[in-house]
Amino acid sequence: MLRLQRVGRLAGPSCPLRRRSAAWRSATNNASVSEVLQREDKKLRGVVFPLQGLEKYLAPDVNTASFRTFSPSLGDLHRAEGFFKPSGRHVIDYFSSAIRMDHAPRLSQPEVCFLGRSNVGKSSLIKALFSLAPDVEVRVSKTPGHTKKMNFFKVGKYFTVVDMPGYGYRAPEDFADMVEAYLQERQNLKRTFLLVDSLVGLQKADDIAIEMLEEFGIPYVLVLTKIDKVPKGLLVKNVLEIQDFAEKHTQGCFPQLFPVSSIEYSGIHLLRCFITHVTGNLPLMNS
Ligand SMILES: Nc1nc2c(ncn2[C@@H]2O[C@H](COP(=O)(O)OP(=O)(O)OP(=O)(O)O)[C@@H](O)[C@H]2O)c(=O)[nH]1
Ligand SMILES: [Mg+2]
Repeated sequence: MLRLQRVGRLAGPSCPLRRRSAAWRSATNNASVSEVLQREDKKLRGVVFPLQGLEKYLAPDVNTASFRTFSPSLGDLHRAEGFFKPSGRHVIDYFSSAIRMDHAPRLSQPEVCFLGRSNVGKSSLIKALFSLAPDVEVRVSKTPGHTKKMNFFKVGKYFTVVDMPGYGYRAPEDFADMVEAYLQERQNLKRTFLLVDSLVGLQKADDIAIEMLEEFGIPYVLVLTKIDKVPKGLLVKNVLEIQDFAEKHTQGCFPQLFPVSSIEYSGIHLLRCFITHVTGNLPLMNS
């Protein structure tokens, strides 16, 4: 009965899938975390904790409590890094691709996926996360709509990372069927990372993605990409606007934003730690 209801809902002209489907189409380099933090330079600390690095640009009355919702210790960051370094039997590698949910590999380990507009920097971010495993091939392109399939990468026996095709400009025809089915049905999906370009902030297509994640009750995290390209004043403005939106209009969104640069590696160490934590592999220590 439930299945029939769902089929009916998906097939009807006013079903959310159809409506959305139309809208979808329309200096630090790769240093280890301790190397970065050992340097007392505040700018370098901002590379590991980019959100905290923005605090000095804010008026004193701005509440920055949510900037530290996830605030791991140096030891936590260190331990997380170990999961992203191949060693002995710990292999990090591309596993398989799928253009339909029923082609997705059956994997029981926890999974995280990266979603966002085409060209927002999903594949680049995964490549940066895997920079300690340079043999892993993650394809990046200047041309929007490059990633056409869901690409699964296994991080040993610990978790899987999924690179999704982008929505919006040059999205694959079957984007909605592929990705919405994945989000609804994937049992081992622990967290969805929704990437937003930090230069332009939330766009209409992102609102649709957020609406969908909220409707499906999927826990997600907003990641602001390409922060190396954005003047600090504009970045602060966009961070505060998006944070305000998330606080007032969302239920399933993690309260802290994750600004990143896949070129300068800002925010990458923190994101590795967050992924390791939300996949149940890293209980946090207090010091
Ligand atoms: N300056 C800068 N450029 C970036 C960053 N991340 C990605 N880019 C560039 O943005 C372009 C798109 O990057 P991709 O990682 O392929 O984007 P994508 O979201 O995977 O795109 P699709 O697969 O087409 O959906 C490439 O030219 C990247 O070099 C970043 O942090 N900083
Ligand atoms: Mg891509």
